[in-house]
Amino acid sequence: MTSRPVTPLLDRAPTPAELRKLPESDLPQLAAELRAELIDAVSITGGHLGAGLGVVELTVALHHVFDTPHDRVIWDVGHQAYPHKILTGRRDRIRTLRQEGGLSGFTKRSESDYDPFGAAHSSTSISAGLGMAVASELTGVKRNVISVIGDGAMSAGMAYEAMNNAGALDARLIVILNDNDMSIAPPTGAMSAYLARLVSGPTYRTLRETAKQLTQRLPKFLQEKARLSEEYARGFWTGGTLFEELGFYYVGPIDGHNLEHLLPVLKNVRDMIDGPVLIHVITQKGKGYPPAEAAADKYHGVNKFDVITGAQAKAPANAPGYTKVFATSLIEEARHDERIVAVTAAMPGGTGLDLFGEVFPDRTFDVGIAEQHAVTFAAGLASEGLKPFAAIYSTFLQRGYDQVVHDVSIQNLPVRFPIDRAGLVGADGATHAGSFDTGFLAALPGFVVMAASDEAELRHMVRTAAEYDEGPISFRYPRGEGVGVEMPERGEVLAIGKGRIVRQGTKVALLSFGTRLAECLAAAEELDAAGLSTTVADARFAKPLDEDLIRRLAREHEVLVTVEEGAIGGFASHVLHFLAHDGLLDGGLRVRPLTLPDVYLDHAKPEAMYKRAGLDSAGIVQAVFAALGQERIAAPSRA
Ligand SMILES: Cc1ncc(C[n+]2csc(CCOP(=O)(O)OP(=O)(O)O)c2C)c(N)n1
Ligand SMILES: CC(=O)[C@@H](O)[C@H](O)COP(=O)(O)O
Ligand SMILES: [Mg+2]
Repeated sequence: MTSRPVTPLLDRAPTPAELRKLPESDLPQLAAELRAELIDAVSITGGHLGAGLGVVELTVALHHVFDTPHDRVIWDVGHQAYPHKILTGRRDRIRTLRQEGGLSGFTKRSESDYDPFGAAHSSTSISAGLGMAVASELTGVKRNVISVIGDGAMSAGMAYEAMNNAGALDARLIVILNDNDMSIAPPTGAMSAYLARLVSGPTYRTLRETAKQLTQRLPKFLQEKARLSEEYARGFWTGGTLFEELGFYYVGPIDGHNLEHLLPVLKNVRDMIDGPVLIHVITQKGKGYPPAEAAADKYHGVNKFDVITGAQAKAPANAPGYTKVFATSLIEEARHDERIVAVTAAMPGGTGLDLFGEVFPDRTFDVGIAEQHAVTFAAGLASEGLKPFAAIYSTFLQRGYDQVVHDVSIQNLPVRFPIDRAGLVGADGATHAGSFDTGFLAALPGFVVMAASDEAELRHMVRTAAEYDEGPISFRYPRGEGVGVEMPERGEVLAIGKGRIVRQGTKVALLSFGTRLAECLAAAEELDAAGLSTTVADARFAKPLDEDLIRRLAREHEVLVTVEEGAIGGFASHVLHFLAHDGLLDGGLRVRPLTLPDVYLDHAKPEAMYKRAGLDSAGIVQAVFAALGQERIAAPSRA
């Protein structure tokens, strides 16, 4: 256990108002102390580290130059906002990060006035900032609005929609492009190459550097003239950057770790601009912590770690059990079928497609943070007879839903959707929960929607999806480890629309969709012990439903409970619709649909969240007794 860092300056700056009282000459030391505090805190909590390390100086400069929280600072994604939280009155709680009842791992309006906009899904900051900038003009409440967006987040279409609009509105908006040449993985795409060119043009930089130095040293009334000469210099050497073509005044690239560069530029921009400006800062993800700087992923997401050695408590949980099973199963199927290709939206490690890409580099596509494009790109691949697996987390697939409907489903193109992080994900909280995919996919005509109940079932579903070519098909599985069932060498092809009975009883039927099956089996033991003979079935499909199985369960039992790791409007809704439609509710069958509650659940450990949601074995047992109108009989103590 290392002792807490000694931070005399940071101790004097619990809020930005105090920070702004410090002389600029103190700020490099303050930044060093802030970095030490960040490393120490995250070594205890785990979470996102690399991105925050890269913006320590930028965070100090922003809160020193701008009058926060009156001036708005919006952090894109928000995973880099831990230094921001430490400086904005939350240092005392920073070691509660991502824990039940503790600070969120992203910015959150309800958490602090210094968080003007919630984040976690990327590329929203310019849109939100533009809204605030326009509101400032319309309401006459003058304020600076600063959107800080990373180079990775700049690969998403939404960022361009926002810049396109900002340039047209000529709104007074400051965009800071935090360019560390990293997404979660090394960045992909032409934008990344373009930024690299912008950064590396020596002539351009020297000339611009000179012009900029000139601007900074002149009294204000002369700055405009210098700015024009700088404009000329820039235009002459580059014909304008992409950002200028969109109506932004471009400043940079500047060293995002050098407060002597950051402070004057931010002050100039604060005092000079009257329209949209983009400041291009160059930073290093993982800056100032050698284990992070040396790591391939720059310690993007870490578990608890030893500050001295950087050794993490266990392998970073970004390729949990189900993910590995998916990846190895897909590799197996791709060996048998060369039409199989894989698409990720900037999440190769999280989806396991980095493993697939090692074996099939020419059949793996990382399209950047661009889920909308990923879906329609996959549809294009399928339209020409390939078998695309578009592996996108449940929560991030929400961003490409219209493309799923319009480009895949209506055209009935056989795109395969491996949906990782289905259900509750724990520390990332409500923004990352995979709550809605069953609902929004099973609503689509012709879509095949599956959920794996364990890792063997996942392997079967990968094979089934590989063989199924009649139209779009999805299969969902949770973040984390499997249940340890025996794994088949290769998956079997499942009969589409067929579930399975896992345990036979006579009075109560538990119909599970997904990995709650294990809790259902535990509940069944308890119910049996209380004299309620219980059947457990694994639905496997939310669409098409196994109507014969459901009819049988309804006719042969008094109570039917459905259980799923998803919101209302998913599996249970389809079962209830079928039961009602088939008249199976007319005979007094007692039905209880167990879903996630109709609220956003804050971050905690997944098992605690499922307990709170009533989706653990105790909750299932409770629901059965309630359905029978019986007080729950205290389960006999297990011998
Ligand atoms: C819509 C969406 N897709 C994917 C992600 C997962 N994700 C979180 S951070 C990140 C990389 C962001 O890169 P960048 O903006 O450059 O920030 P950096 O981590 O480099 O500071 C990704 C892909 C996300 N948060 N939102
Ligand atoms: C910030 C972000 O959106 C990603 O880093 C996300 O937290 C990854 O989630 P997993 O850790 O489940 O891969
Ligand atoms: Mg980056």
